[in-house]
Amino acid sequence: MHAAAIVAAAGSGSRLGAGLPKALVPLAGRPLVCWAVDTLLDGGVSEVVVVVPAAQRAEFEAVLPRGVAVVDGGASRTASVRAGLAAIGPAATAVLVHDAARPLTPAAVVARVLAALEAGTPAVIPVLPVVDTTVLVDDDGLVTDAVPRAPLRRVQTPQGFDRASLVAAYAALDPGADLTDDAAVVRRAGVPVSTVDGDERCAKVTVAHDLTLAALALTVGESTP
Ligand SMILES: Nc1ccn([C@@H]2O[C@H](COP(=O)(O)OP(=O)(O)OP(=O)(O)O)[C@@H](O)[C@H]2O)c(=O)n1
Ligand SMILES: C[C@](O)(CO)[C@H](O)COP(=O)(O)O
Repeated sequence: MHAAAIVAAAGSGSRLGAGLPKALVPLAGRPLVCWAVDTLLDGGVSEVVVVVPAAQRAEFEAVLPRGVAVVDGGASRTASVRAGLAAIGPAATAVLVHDAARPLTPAAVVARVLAALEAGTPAVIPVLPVVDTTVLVDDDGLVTDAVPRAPLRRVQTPQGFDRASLVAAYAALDPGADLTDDAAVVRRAGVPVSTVDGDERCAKVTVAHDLTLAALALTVGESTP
């Protein structure tokens, strides 16, 4: 199996509010996007396409390793992944889609996703259980119901796909559609999505505290095997 990866790095990071694209924000001196690319290569991916904000393409090219393809992203994550998909070379039979915003993802998670694809799964995502009590609230903030949490899962990346299934699902998707992840894109096309164990270290950097936690994890020597 030849696996390519798309790194979605074209977001602005408005909730982080760092004043530069989130994927360029440094963690221990290295941009988040570089951590994400390294994890994918360490986990067994052979080819990486990084999707970046068009206006900052030069800044990304300056920090990314040679051999990594760089393409301009779109206004939504879905549009950015679509652009990345179009830039993957002909050899790839499987595609992983990963957030640049998950810098400390262990290579073992990448390997679990690749192993599921190797075993013939058309689509696979890493997930974790929900650990908090989960409720529904109305427009006034009043709790209307508690949601049984046993079947709930938090969805992480990298998400893995049989290339033909992912390409067909994106081709069938409305050009303006904006779904929260790629598993939703293939499910809409009728592709079953399997799960493997995620990892707390795959946590997404969304707000400033997440960056603090990631830096702290490195300081105390948490590795990412
Ligand atoms: N138009 C977009 C929007 C998001 N992403 C990427 O999708 C991943 C997950 O998105 P999120 O964490 O929501 O990033 P942002 O959209 O940058 O964050 P915010 O919503 O706070 O602006 C990120 O790696 C981000 O760079 C992308 O490639 N293209
Ligand atoms: C793709 C993702 O990281 C899976 O959890 C997530 O859906 C991205 O969501 P966001 O709304 O772009 O933060």
